[in-house]
Amino acid sequence: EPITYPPQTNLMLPSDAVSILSFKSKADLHNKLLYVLNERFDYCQWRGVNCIQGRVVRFLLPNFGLFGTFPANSLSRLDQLRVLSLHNNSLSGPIPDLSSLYNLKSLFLGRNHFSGTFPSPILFLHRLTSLDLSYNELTGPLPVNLTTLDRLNILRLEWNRFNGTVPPLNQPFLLIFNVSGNNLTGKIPVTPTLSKFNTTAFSLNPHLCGKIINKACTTRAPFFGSSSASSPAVQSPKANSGGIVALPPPHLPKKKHQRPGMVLGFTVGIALIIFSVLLALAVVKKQGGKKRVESKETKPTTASSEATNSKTQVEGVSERKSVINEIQKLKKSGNLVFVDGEVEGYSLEQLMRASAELLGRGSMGITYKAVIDGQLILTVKRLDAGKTAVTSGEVFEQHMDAVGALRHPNLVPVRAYFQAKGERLVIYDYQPNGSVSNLVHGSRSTRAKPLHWTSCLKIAEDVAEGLAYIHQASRLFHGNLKSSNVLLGSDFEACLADYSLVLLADSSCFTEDPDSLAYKAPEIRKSSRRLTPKSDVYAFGVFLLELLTGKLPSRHPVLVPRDMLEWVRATREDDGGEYHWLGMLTEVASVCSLTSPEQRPAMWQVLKMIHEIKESAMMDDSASFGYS
Ligand SMILES: Nc1ncnc2c1ncn2[C@@H]1O[C@H](COP(=O)(O)OP(=O)(O)OP(=O)(O)O)[C@@H](O)[C@H]1O
Repeated sequence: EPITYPPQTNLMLPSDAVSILSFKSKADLHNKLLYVLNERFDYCQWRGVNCIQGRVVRFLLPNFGLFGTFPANSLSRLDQLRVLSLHNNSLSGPIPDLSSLYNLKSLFLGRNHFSGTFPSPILFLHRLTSLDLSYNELTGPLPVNLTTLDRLNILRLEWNRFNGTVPPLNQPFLLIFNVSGNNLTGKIPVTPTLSKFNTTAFSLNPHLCGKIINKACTTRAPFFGSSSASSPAVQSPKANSGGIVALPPPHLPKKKHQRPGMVLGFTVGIALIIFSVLLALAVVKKQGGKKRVESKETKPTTASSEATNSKTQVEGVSERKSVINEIQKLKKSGNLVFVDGEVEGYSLEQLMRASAELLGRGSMGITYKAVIDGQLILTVKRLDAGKTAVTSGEVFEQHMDAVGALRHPNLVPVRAYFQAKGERLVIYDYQPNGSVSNLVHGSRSTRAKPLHWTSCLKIAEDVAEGLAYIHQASRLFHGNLKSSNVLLGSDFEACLADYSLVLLADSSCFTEDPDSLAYKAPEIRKSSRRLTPKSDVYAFGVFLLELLTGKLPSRHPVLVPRDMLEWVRATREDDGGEYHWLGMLTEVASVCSLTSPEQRPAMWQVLKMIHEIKESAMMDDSASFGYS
């Protein structure tokens, strides 16, 4: 006979199973959880339950339609529990004492009907990194000793009925924080931690005031009520500028990227011409530890042989002519430089004989795919001479040496570079599976469907890994993160291309399309000279929203973070099981795209948040990882 809920008092049952069944007996009055125990350890297979060595470490029941109360002493014996999520159910009554769950790291109780005061026993859970009590009916003050939870990354208390003052929070790693939509009063303490957040984190608390929200605190005579009451809300435009900044409508001319299949016919030979000329120019000469190949001038050979009457071919011919003209200007002393530590896997002659195909034109120049001896495939980026003219030859060389020294599984490696008067080439590995832009937006004729959220998470993690590496391993940054610069490698891993190239260019020469512009942080819209790692973080936020919604960045609306999730959901056909995870990923995107660079997290912190989401998600039955 299977033992089913409600549990019989059975001393032979493992205590974790008893805990869960006793939770279910009060919290699942509509019997949504079909928990049956045939064998002793069956409970580890129950939906939402994850065990290590027979002990429950994760109990994840977001969006399960649970209706009832959270009974006291039900889950309190799950002392190995790391993550508890009851997010977005219909649980009511008080939150019980959970202080015995001393291993708990993440507690998600948001979007229920919990009432009563702040559950103070939580303050004993000193390992807690994420606490979400938002959208409940909790009342009373926030405990001052919330500060003792010093590992908190996420603290969400918005849309309850908390009153009293904001505690002087000082957790160094607090990245997501929100107390909006309560009834908090008085001056917000100006701690370094709280100063990182903008007005949206505190909004809709009519009696809050202070420097952080640009609202003066006025002292009133005591008989008028609370001494912490404040003057009417007068906020500076800056104070209202949290979240994504308004973007121009998409009416500017769009940069055209020609797709490989379309250009194959007329572009084979363009890069061949470059290389053929360079081959004739080249005389191999090694300098120091680097392999430098000197070139000398010769005439192009194959340029005129392919001319035909078709329009595309006419375009191809005129392009070839300009290529030839420019190449003829090359100085005889041009050098091909293999970046430090790079083993020469092919000879210059082989490279010069490579067949080539146009991949596209970007803001910095033209990109070709080159195939050496029908085997080795490389990507050659020919930089626009005018745009990089601001960078001297010496600076170009130093910069490319630094960029070429970066090596990471999520970066497309630079193998070599070349410069001679008026001509600069950068040689990368070729990435065979297209870009994330292709993956998300597909061909223009088909309506884009957003990726499965687990694919978004995987790509976001890869990109965050690559960016965090650049920021930590060097004093460089990407400067031009966008979905066409995130390429898919042979295992569909996401790899960053074009990193740190934009720093070589005169940004005033760029005529950027609305989508490229939308990735730019507000502080760098006018000048790329002010690029910082935080502008990469901003672009990452926009990129993450693009992944989640399948919408081009120029189409992202201006929203306060609170409304962002609703917009993200509206763009997707919600399968019901992804709400919780979408919410967490949208939070990351929101915090990255804050207007003020100081308020944005550093890339390593973003990566940490993504790892935590992944860690929780891996344990959730409903999450299957892979591309959809
Ligand atoms: N190493 C590579 N492997 C495969 N495809 C690549 C590689 N580098 C670039 N591409 C593809 O070539 C095309 C042109 O790239 P390019 O970098 O010139 O322009 P972009 O990325 O659209 O704009 P920007 O110059 O502003 O970065 C893009 O579709 C890009 O995805």
